[in-house]
Amino acid sequence: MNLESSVSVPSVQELAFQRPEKVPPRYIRDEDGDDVIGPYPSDPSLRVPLIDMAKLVNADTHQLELQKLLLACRDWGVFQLVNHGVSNTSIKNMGNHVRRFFELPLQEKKRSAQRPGSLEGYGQAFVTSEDQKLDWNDMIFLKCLPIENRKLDLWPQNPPEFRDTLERYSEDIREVTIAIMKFITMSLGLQDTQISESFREGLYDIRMNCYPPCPEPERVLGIVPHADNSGITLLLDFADFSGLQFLRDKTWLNVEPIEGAIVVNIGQIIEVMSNGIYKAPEHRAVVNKWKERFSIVTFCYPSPDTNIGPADELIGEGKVAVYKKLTNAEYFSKFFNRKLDESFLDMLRI
Ligand SMILES: O=C(O)CCC(=O)C(=O)O
Ligand SMILES: [Fe+2]
Repeated sequence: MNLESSVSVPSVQELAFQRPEKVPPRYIRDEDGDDVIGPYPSDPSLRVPLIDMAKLVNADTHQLELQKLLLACRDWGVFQLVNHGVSNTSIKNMGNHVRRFFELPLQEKKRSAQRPGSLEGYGQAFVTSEDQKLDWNDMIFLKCLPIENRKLDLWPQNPPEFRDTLERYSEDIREVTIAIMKFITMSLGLQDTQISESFREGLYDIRMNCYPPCPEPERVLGIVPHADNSGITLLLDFADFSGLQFLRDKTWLNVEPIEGAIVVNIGQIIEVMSNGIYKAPEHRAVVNKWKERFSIVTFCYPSPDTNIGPADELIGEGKVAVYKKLTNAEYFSKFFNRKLDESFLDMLRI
């Protein structure tokens, strides 16, 4: 069994409905953790940077904003993007329909349940053994673009508007991704638009997360620390409290949800393509004692005919390649066949 499939696990929402006083042992992670600074430090150097797409586009403000983008990608690997062009309606509709999906009875949600051998559908990702610790999270994961990748039999038909909304949203996200990737590669000094253009025929996989309230929130994790294996990841956060945290200097820092903003983080593919100049940051989700939280996460990948290695302009003339160059197929085969406790990027390092 490799990491493309998951063993089936109980629904956390169902567990939470029973209002237990204690969390079952399979979810408890009482390890000594790293420090947390919370909730939102007043020191701006401890807050995820804000990038304004309108300022990147405007000739008068472009240079300054591009410099901010460079620092955000280099020092944080994550930023909050505003004025990105995805309408408030598209964002609100997604939030409402995802909430309504998770509010359906379990049997109805299970019509979209993951099938053996695939991560797609309703369930949990990356559970490979019966004794593995579990995340305090239910999710539905759907491949949205290109259209041929859709497994419509797993797409919820309830609420009735779910499919149309997801379809439109995935197209909106593709536009933002191409636009922001253009500026990300520009900030690396790349003249070539090959990388950003490769996201036009790219893959867009969407994971919708539900984090139910938890009686012992400090003893569980909503999502265990990880770096994303995407090109970049675009996340919508529908809570009015923090859940998403990024690791900086051994300290977890909260992302403050900003209504309508998109949290953009660098994934491992762009870490490799930028030859390690931009880093795919470690992040995790924590949960709340009283409130549930929803997030919608799009993993954006360059087109499947793109080789994955440092951009040619970033190596040579004294600049040493840090990562190997692999074909797309080799890259993903290595990713899905690795051991879960192995650092994937270490395997790609020269
Ligand atoms: O829901 C969140 O805030 C984090 C989700 C995440 O990191 C992921 O799905 O990869
Ligand atoms: Fe993630």
